[in-house]
Amino acid sequence: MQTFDAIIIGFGKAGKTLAGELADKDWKVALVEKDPEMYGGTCINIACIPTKILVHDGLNNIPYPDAIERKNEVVEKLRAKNHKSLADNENVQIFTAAAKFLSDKEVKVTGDGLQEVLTAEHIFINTGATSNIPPIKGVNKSDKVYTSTTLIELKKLPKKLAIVGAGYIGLEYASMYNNFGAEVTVITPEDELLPHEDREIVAEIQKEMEAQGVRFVFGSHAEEITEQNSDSVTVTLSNGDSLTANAVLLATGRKPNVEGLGLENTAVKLTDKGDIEVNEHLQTTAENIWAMGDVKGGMQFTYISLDDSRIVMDSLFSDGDRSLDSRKNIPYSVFIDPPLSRIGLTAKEAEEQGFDIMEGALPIKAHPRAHVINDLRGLFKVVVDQKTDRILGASLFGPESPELINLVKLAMDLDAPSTFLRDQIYNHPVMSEAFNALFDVK
Ligand SMILES: Cc1cc2nc3c(=O)[nH]c(=O)nc-3n(C[C@H](O)[C@H](O)[C@H](O)COP(=O)(O)OP(=O)(O)OC[C@H]3O[C@@H](n4cnc5c(N)ncnc54)[C@H](O)[C@@H]3O)c2cc1C
Ligand SMILES: NC(=O)c1ccc[n+]([C@@H]2O[C@H](COP(=O)([O-])OP(=O)(O)OC[C@H]3O[C@@H](n4cnc5c(N)ncnc54)[C@H](O)[C@@H]3O)[C@@H](O)[C@H]2O)c1
Repeated sequence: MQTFDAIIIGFGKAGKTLAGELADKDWKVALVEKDPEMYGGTCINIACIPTKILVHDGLNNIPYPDAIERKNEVVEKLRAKNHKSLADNENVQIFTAAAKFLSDKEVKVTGDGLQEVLTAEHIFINTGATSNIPPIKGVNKSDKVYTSTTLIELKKLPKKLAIVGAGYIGLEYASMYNNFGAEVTVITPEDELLPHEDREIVAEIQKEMEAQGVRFVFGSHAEEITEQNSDSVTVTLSNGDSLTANAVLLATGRKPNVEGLGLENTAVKLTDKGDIEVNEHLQTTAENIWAMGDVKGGMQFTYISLDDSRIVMDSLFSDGDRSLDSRKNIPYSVFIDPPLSRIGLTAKEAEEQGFDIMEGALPIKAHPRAHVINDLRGLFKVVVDQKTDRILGASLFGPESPELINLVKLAMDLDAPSTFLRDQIYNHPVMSEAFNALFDVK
């Protein structure tokens, strides 16, 4: 049995960051990753980075096979760089092996010819999440059914793509494959897109995606997938219709990676949803075990996982002021074309919470920068508290919004009045100067 100061299970954003930081404090760290193709975690290997490369290349008219090749090259480079940065650290030992708890302080690691028990006073779970496969008849019988991970391994563009689910992954992949020239149909059980977003913004998104050729089937489940021939499948829908496609993408949410982790041998409990239960400092129900990133539920973003590692560092080495309770104003972007970026409350949510609100709205075509970049699509909206003039939220559907939203976050974190962004001197002609007009709220 090998003894470490810390065992980290999973080479994700939080795990690798924490490994480096604990090593800097002279802790002896074991970092356990079950898949050598996953050094660096989900984001760089199969999620954020590869998908955003494909979004970028699709928008720049790069043929699909070339974009896939470039994506593979970048991913391999990043994976090797991530591995090297910790493998070269004398305080970190990487185990390429699956981890399974034997008790609160013992973890068995099993890999290529390796079987060993490790022990540590501190153990951190960062095992991420994996695609949820809904119980659609025939789903496991066809090799033309893909997840977000396996679809982007395809070297040839599927001519017709059916996507089940219209969440983040459904919409981003619809936009991305449509840009490469695939005929895309999105099937969703809901009656409308993005039910939690501002309705006017969603209407713009739907109008724009449909104008680009994406087809939506609302209020319907995929009930059965049947192989037609070596190249196509039929998807039978609950509304009685059916459609044929060369590939089906399941974009129906992600579930925490806890299977086979041996949590039954520990005091770690799961929530009703199956996530690892944590307190505001990310400590599980076992005193010496923490959970970080997607596996603990809540918002699933790389920057949340990174911030989880900060919370853990703060609770181990500082006053523990940084916690889930102190985390606020989390922005997010959906990388459709143009992108949607969001923070805080929509007008409806603000009113439901009892705020008297003022709103600002700016169609992108009213803004000089839009004419410079020859992209007039989109709508920006903001919500402000009438009583305090504080910014309650922003929905920015338009070019460059993933950068702009962080400016709004900064103002919200500083508790600045909306006039701060309205009356700011911005350079010209750039997208952020849209805030001069957008924050002229009524
Ligand atoms: C298609 C897609 C696109 C996305 N795009 C974005 C985006 O643009 N921006 C954004 O912020 N977020 C995005 N996300 C979300 C983001 O990728 C995740 O929130 C983030 O990667 C989660 O990281 P993590 O730290 O939880 O762990 P992960 O990076 O998931 O790492 C977990 C690691 O643990 C390993 N592991 C699992 N079980 C074991 C075990 N028993 N033993 C050893 N190792 C194990 C896994 O192999 C994996 O490498 C996207 C997600 C998907 C699926
Ligand atoms: N830009 C980004 O930051 C980004 C991009 C992609 C993914 N992600 C992360 O990955 C997570 C997972 O994304 P996702 O899109 O899979 O999940 P999601 O929860 O966003 O959406 C899942 C969708 O699938 C639908 N659905 C569920 N079961 C279904 C079924 N049986 N048939 C048809 N539809 C069904 C749901 O109604 C929902 O609309 C997101 O929560 C997000 O945090 C982030």
